[in-house]
Amino acid sequence: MFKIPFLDLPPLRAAAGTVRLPGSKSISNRVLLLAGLSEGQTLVHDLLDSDDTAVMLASLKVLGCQLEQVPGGPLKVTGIGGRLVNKDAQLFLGNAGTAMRPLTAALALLAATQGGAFELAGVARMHERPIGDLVDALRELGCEIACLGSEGYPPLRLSGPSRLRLAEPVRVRGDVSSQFLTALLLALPLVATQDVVIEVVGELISKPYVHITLELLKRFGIEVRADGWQRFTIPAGSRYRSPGEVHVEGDASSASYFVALGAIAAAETPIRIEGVGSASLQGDVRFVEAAQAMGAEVRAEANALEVKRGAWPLKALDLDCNHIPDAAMTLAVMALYADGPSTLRNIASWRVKETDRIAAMATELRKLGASVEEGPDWLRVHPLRAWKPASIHTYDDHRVAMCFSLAAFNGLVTDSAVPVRILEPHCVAKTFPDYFETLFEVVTARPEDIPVLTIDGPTASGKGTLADEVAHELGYVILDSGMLYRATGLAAHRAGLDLDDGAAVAAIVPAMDLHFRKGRVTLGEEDITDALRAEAAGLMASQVAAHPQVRSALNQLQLDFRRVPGLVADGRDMGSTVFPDAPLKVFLTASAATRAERRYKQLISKGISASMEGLRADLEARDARDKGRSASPLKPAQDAQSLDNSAQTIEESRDLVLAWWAERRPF
Ligand SMILES: O=C(O)C1=C[C@@H](OP(=O)(O)O)[C@@H](O)[C@H](O)C1
Ligand SMILES: C=C(OP(=O)(O)O)C(=O)O
Repeated sequence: MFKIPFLDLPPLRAAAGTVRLPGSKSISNRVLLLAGLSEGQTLVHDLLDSDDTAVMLASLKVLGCQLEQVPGGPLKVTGIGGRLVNKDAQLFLGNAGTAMRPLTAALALLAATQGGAFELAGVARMHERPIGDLVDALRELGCEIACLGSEGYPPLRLSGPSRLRLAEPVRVRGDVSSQFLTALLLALPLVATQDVVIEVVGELISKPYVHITLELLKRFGIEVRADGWQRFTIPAGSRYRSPGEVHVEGDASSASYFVALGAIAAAETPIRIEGVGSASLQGDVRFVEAAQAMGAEVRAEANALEVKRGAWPLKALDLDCNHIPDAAMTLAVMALYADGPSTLRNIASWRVKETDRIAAMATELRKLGASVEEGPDWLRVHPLRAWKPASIHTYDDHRVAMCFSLAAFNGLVTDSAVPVRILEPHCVAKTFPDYFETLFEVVTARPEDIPVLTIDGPTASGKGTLADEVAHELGYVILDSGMLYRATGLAAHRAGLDLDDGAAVAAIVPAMDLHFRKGRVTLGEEDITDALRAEAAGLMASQVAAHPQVRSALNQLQLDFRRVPGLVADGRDMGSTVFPDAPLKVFLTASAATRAERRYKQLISKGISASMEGLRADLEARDARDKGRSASPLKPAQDAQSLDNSAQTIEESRDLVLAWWAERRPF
């Protein structure tokens, strides 16, 4: 996950490859609750691991369920069998509607029948999301519920015992959120000593989510009798019976971003999306039909989708989106690439979700330059051809962050492509923590569009640490070119080569099986990270780096690090030779005395004895060799910014470099 203040997406041009979707949020949280209320054990496979499921899991634990993660396998949930173990609890439910609403119903009914007191709270926005219709229905049933803030909104206090009135049908409004009906359907089997009837008041929205609820109840042994979408009967004697094992499908709403990606950018080979397909339980797979109407070519398998661009530009759309409320946000960004205005209708519920999504989409689309009209329950988006670089505010709404990533393909409809900045990208943690990493696996950009920031400087100037810090803040890829030279020196040494024989050393570069992963370097099967850090490897690096043949052999390898979303490259000639077009080149120095002291402390802390004078003499000798070599001598690029960090903390240097970087960005 990118836990950073903003993530800049360079102009993207194409997409191809395969993505595996995370588990469905709606299925995960329903299955967890049903397993938690059942007797005995349920093995849950492919559960979503995200903020929304984390709050459900934490609640179940507090309520006495046993949870055991089989390493690399399913989660074992041992339910409470409908008997309260802990009758007094405070639960924090973040911004998860699928936790807040069903847990409210379940705990209100359990408190009524078994006694207890529960407080349910969430993040500030959760306290603005309505729950009054569900509270009203539960009160009508006889539950005791207090709204601790504003009436009709969380936080709530549920208490009991109290006498339930199950003989009369319970009425619930269905036109603000289908989750109120879902909550009652999931929880009422707890108290179904007689037939319990639910009547829906008003037109039920988001119906396919109620379908998911009914299907999962069936798998847990509850056969609800449905009379259209108006009346539901939970038969007397209903009891949750765990099916033993449940497999969670991939998330169909999360699939929408990749379906859209295929429609926009998979011009050659399709994007393959694994985890949902024609056999899905989730209504949001019908997003595919909307994408097809806009021109996408889709091939559906039972559990996978392959999507390619068909019509281009996309075809404008006018659609009632009530059946796909979450995925429909993706259509609003696709509409920018269409051949006319697109209208999304019947989406009033957008206003009471993670944020007011109609207002948010209109505001952010306009920042890109789009012309947008909005009404109480509709949104019209006009195609955009003159794009502006924009900082997209995400309102702590995962879907705003995810769907606006698709705006980075603007270069496919304009000659003046612009980057897109996504603020607070970590909000995707609600349902898809690795969204951006997954996206970056399947998209490509032109190398010249991918920003590079170079940090060159002499040995022990702290460029590696600074580069790490800056790359981390920007979410960029890192190239530690010194490590490439060290690895080459080490590989050549191990192959028994004479390190002064440039041609021989250069010849092994193409076959070097070198990999950089999560801060570790492997050569073939061996992890050589620690060996590379040793002084000996540094000396070998300096020796092989003096050969022009070796430098040019490593050149392509270094250029290959220029990957989405951007690169921070540190070394000695990153700005001057390898990435001459980098918009920011830093030349980092520190006095020889400072550098010798840093190196000394580093070695001593590792228990390696060293002499300060000796280190300083080595550093000066190495500087002289690096400056004096004929191939790419160590010198600042002409347009480099010099930074002497002798008297600076690492944070000070980092912030200064980030400030220089900010000056060069168009946002
Ligand atoms: O029941 C569910 O799992 C959901 C129902 C929908 O909410 P509404 O019924 O409020 O539209 C949907 O937007 C939400 O993300 C998940
Ligand atoms: C509306 C959403 O979430 P919630 O389950 O919190 O309602 C959503 O995921 O788009």
